[in-house]
Amino acid sequence: MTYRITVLGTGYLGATHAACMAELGYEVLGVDVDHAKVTALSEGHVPFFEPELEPLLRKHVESGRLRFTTSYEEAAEFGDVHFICVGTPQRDGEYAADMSYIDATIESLVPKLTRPALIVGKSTVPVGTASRLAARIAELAPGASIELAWSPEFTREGLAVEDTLRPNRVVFGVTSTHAEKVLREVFAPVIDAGSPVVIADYATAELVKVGANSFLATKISYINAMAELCDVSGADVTLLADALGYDERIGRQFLNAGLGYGGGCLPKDLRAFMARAGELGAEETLTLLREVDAINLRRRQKVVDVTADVLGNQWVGKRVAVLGAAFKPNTDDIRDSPALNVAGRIHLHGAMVSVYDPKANDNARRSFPTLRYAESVMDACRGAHVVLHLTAWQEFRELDPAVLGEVVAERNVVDGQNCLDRPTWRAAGWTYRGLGRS
Ligand SMILES: NC(=O)C1=CN([C@@H]2O[C@H](COP(=O)(O)OP(=O)(O)OC[C@H]3O[C@@H](n4cnc5c(N)ncnc54)[C@H](O)[C@@H]3O)[C@@H](O)[C@H]2O)C=CC1
Ligand SMILES: O=C(O)[C@H]1O[C@H](OP(=O)(O)OP(=O)(O)OC[C@H]2O[C@@H](n3ccc(=O)[nH]c3=O)[C@H](O)[C@@H]2O)[C@H](O)[C@@H](O)[C@@H]1O
Repeated sequence: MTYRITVLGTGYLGATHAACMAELGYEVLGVDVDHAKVTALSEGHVPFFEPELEPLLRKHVESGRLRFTTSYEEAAEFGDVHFICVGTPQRDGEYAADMSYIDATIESLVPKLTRPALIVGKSTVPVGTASRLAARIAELAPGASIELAWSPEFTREGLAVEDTLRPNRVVFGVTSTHAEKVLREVFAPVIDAGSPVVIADYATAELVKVGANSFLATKISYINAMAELCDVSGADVTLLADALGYDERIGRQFLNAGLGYGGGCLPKDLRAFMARAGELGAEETLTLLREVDAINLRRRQKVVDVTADVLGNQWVGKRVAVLGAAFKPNTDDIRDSPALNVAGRIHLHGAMVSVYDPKANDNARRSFPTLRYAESVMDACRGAHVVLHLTAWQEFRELDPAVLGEVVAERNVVDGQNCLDRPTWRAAGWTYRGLGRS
């Protein structure tokens, strides 16, 4: 059977999911409440930077297989399978996730459905959400053939198309064999290509997602705690991570020490998990995650402290070049960006901060308008007393320190990502400071 698919919420996750579902051969309708986003997507334009997404989107928009709308009536009429991809951000002033967008999708869609449907949650949610929504669906449409499943998403920004088309696993949280059958059919192309399938209850499916992100965050905070020890003992955290990573039980990925993690997911998912663990009385979970978060946040101050040390604790009159604004390379996403957080703190100390990012300058300017934004690395570094390398873009890794040395006031570099070639920079006369590898 071929299904018609809607994707509710077309941000980073939903726009990618919609284009990839079209690539798998389905007719897809993307739905968003943001008119400007719907207009841009309908014209084949992705309103954010994600490698490989725009050509894929344009191809399917032009063929007519992929359309976008703001109308839930149209979505209800069109779809057999409805994917929920709206945001679940941290609530203002709290750790818990804001579930209002998720709730709104159910309230908008379900009363308008006139034929059987499977609603599939993909957004990241606190454990217990799916059973709560299933009960709400039964209230809104008693007796109707409307089912709910939860299938969390594990894509990484910057690699989202590849991750969606070739996921390392698919997880289906279901309460019926019918829902499992539909999902197996919808995802048949990826399952047939070798992605393992995990069939689970709602709660387990929800926990796989937050469990995965919390584990990744824990791994990063672990190596950052080791970086602190390396600083005081003279060891090198990069070498340590390489050696640890050869043990397959540990693995080298997510053992890069530095500025700590950021982004629209790891930080807020960890905090939402903490909030939920607290509500459910899971003290051990809460204790562990609280430390992971605290270690992570201290990394930002650590970069500020190292910079202060390099500048002889003099901020006023000093120029600081910040290379990077996105929370990681290959995206223009600045949500909870460690780089911008550090730039903001240094600006508040009174130094003159000049930020450059290959893709995220515009987003950064909108959120941090008081910082100065440069058009190039050279522009950012001109006259700088210290250069901070805070987002590991390839462009920054390939910089020639001898050339850059010609424009700065002083040859000081703080490598917040621990990935510049230290010997090359030192050979070019720079004072190099890493984090956990001084
Ligand atoms: N960004 C990513 O790579 C990944 C995100 N996730 C999860 O996916 C969810 C979405 O994240 P992002 O795409 O990053 O957020 P986002 O903020 O980029 O996109 C959310 C979209 O939902 C729209 N929206 C809000 N209310 C709506 C409604 N009632 N109906 C239709 N659309 C509505 C917004 O206008 C926005 O376009 C979150 O739960 C996140 O944790 C999971 C895996 C990867
Ligand atoms: O739930 C989500 O939205 C997604 O969150 C993360 O993906 P993403 O936020 O795109 O970014 P990551 O590649 O995980 O990086 C997160 C942060 O950790 C930092 N990081 C990563 C690896 C490392 O070794 N050290 C480190 O500090 C990165 O610089 C970045 O700030 C997960 O990796 C995805 O599996 C998940 O689907």
